[in-house]
Amino acid sequence: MTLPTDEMPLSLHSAAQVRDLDARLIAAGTPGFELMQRAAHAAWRALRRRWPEAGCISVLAGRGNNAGDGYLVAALAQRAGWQVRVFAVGAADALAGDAALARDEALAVGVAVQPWTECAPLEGVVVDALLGTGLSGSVREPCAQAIRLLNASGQPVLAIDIPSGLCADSGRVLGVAVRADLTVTFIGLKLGLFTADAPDQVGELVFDDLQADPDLLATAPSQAVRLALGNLPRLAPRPRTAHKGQFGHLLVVGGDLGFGGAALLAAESALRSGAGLVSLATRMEHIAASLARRPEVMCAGVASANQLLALTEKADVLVVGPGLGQGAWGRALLSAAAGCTVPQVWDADALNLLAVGLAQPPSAGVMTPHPGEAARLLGISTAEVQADRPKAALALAQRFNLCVVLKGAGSLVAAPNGRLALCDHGHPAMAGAGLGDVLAGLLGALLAQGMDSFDAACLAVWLHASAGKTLGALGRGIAASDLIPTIRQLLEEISPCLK
Ligand SMILES: NC(=O)C1=CN([C@@H]2O[C@H](COP(=O)(O)OP(=O)(O)OC[C@H]3O[C@@H](n4cnc5c(N)ncnc54)[C@H](O)[C@@H]3O)[C@@H](O)[C@H]2O)[C@@H](O)CC1
Ligand SMILES: [K+]
Repeated sequence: MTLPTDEMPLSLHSAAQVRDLDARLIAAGTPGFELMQRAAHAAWRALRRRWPEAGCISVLAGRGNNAGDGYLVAALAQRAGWQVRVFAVGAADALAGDAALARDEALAVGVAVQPWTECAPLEGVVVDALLGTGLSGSVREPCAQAIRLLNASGQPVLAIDIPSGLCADSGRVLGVAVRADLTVTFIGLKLGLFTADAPDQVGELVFDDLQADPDLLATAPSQAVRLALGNLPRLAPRPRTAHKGQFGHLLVVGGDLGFGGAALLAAESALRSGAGLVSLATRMEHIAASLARRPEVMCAGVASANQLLALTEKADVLVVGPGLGQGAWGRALLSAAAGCTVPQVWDADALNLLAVGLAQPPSAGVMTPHPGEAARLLGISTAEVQADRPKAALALAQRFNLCVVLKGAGSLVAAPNGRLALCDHGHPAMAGAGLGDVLAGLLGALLAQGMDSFDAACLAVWLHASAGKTLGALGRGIAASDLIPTIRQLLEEISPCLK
């Protein structure tokens, strides 16, 4: 059954887990070649739906079962009267097992199969059947050159199972990868289809379960869960007798000279996401402007750790870091905050100071690094973080014993116990200043209303990304504060204040 995006499974698997699932389906009685035929039918359906008038396909086939799927798509297109050519990349005589059977079927119905050369004419829709979940290491020649020429060709591309060259586990391009317009993926969603480089490679994503036994799919081990309306944590409705003391007192700590807006954005976001009381501990110089913008926020000028500690005594949740800076003022406040036992959200310079050992991590809560901050915290490069985002997020969660939101396309939420969630919403228009401050405030507000760290992080990331997606549709230039009313609206839609 081919499923639309919002009904796709919520489990995300590694390549090894999907291979294991294939093996279990075969062991349960469905021959591998039958699965390959179902995969080809699903790909062919998706191809005709997207390009009904194309009338012509070129298949780039590798040497494994991914190529087998491609040969069977070629056979289906040939039977439908389309113009079809298969280019075999690498030694075609290396095909074995089901893939060789698939090639024989294509030849039997008259498909033209020829060795790939750099002059091979790519016409019509190009079907990428070079590499699937069997990819290991950086793409080697001649596949790499075929991929480069395909990407330069400007032809529409359907990728079978996963764009060739994309790592199914991490979403990283391994040297070079196909940029697909449509990817049809089978049996289990691979985590690597959603994070790191994947959003620029996958195009439209279609899932087909190859008619696998739903119980088998439901019980298959997975790597992570995809956040969607169906599994989002929710806030409970409020009793009609509610009072502000029931929804937490949140204190934002940040806003050094020149960065006052960051802390104010976090405070405003927390206020609009339902925190009972919101306080702001910032530079005295920012108080007048902050009060003018948001009289609902209790603004206090703090000059020392002791002044901050007096405020933290009344707080149920801290949001530490927006605009904090890395100077003496920020360091003093961070050290004071670190010793507080209430749940905390640490962002921005709180994380940079933690990375250089100038603070101890809080005892509970969530940290929200972007890849650069995550790299500093782990003592590795940003490229290494992006090379395996799930691993980096889990490593941070374990090292600091906190929940972690690793930001960037395909944001991940990791818990110290190994739980991992992924948000596949968002929009490139979200790449701008202040959006992280809004996320930190929102997250703090959900903690203040009683959610646990992992649930609050999951819901906050989903709301933030979904609001960004909505506003991004209007174009570039999202101001971070634009996001706040949309987040409020979305939160009400999924967790109404009244029953
Ligand atoms: N029964 C099954 O296992 C099914 C598998 N299916 C398809 O089979 C695919 C997996 O098939 P395979 O496990 O045979 O693997 P693939 O077809 O993904 O790739 C294996 C081939 O790629 C080559 N290769 C590996 N790393 C390379 C690199 N870095 N550079 C260049 N070449 C490289 C290997 O030498 C081998 O020839 C799935 O992605 C899916 O498309 C589907 O047909 C559904 C059923
Ligand atoms: K492929």
